[in-house]
Amino acid sequence: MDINEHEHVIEVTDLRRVYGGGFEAVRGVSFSVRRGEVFALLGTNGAGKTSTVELLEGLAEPAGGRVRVLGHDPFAERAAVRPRTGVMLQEGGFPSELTVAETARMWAGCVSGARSPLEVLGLVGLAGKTRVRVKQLSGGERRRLDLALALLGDPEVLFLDEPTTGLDAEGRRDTWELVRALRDDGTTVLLTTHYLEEAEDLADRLAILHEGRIAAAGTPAEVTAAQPSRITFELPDGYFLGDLPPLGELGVSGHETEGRSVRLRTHRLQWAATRLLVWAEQAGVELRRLDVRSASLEEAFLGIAREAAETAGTKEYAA
Ligand SMILES: Nc1ncnc2c1ncn2[C@@H]1O[C@H](COP(=O)(O)OP(=O)(O)OP(=O)(O)O)[C@@H](O)[C@H]1O
Repeated sequence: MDINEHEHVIEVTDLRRVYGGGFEAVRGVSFSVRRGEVFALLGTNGAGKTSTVELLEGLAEPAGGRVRVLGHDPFAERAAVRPRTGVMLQEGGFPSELTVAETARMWAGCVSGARSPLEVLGLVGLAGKTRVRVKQLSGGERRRLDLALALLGDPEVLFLDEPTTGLDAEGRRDTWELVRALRDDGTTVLLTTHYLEEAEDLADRLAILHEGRIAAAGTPAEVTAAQPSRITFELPDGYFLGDLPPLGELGVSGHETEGRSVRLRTHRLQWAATRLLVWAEQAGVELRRLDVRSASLEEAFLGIAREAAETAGTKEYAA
């Protein structure tokens, strides 16, 4: 596939979704996805991930804002967009009495220029299950069948809503490999996930949603870089926090202690760790259970969710 990496295949501007009863699930979301990128939408339960993805899939009309997929409005111009996209919903609904092969053949009949059903079943590791009835598949196997069906039309853009939920560790890794191979072939992938490791491993860029708004966005490295790294250790008996060099000099922006355990937060990890170790060496102190680590996406996610909840609490209090 000829890839123009600068082309924005998905463009979302100030998107809003309001459900009956007036609940605003998506409150002004903007982002874009370039051709050949894997973009992950993360967020706590009810953050608005599925509500957003459904608007991109053209399943509903936005209450406000604008969506463009491959240059078209996916709701108003469904006929232009749908054949070029693959969709894996959070819950696929198949007739449970059909076999895996029958399901894939039936689906292929609805897709123009469909790939061979057996080929896509092979891609997702279901080649050995073609004669099994859908109702007999495990939850993870059903997710794989969902993915196979989304791939039948050889889509330019793939929407995957929690593609690895219910998969065991090996199945999850296999799916990641498949998504990477699709990306390398030029497919643009937008996925939602609750697995932060999945987003860290797979996504070129991501956005963290909280209560219908984007709380953070960027590459996984950019999103984690905004969070402080941490150093934890235990001080030996007879030593206290006040015995350490002044925390400001160590570049420490925050700290907690519990008994002998100390946790320091810093945006200057190498600087702080070096000064701390030099002090310990010179003072002849052994820092037990020493652990020095950069922020992970999980910490960033939890930090952002905590911050957003505190801000909401402050607002409620102020109101
Ligand atoms: N049809 C509906 N009518 C009213 N409210 C809805 C409807 N569908 C979703 N919601 C609400 O909109 C909010 C966002 O839901 P959504 O399913 O988009 O979240 P999500 O981020 O995908 O969550 P999860 O991770 O749990 O799948 C939730 O508060 C949900 O209860």
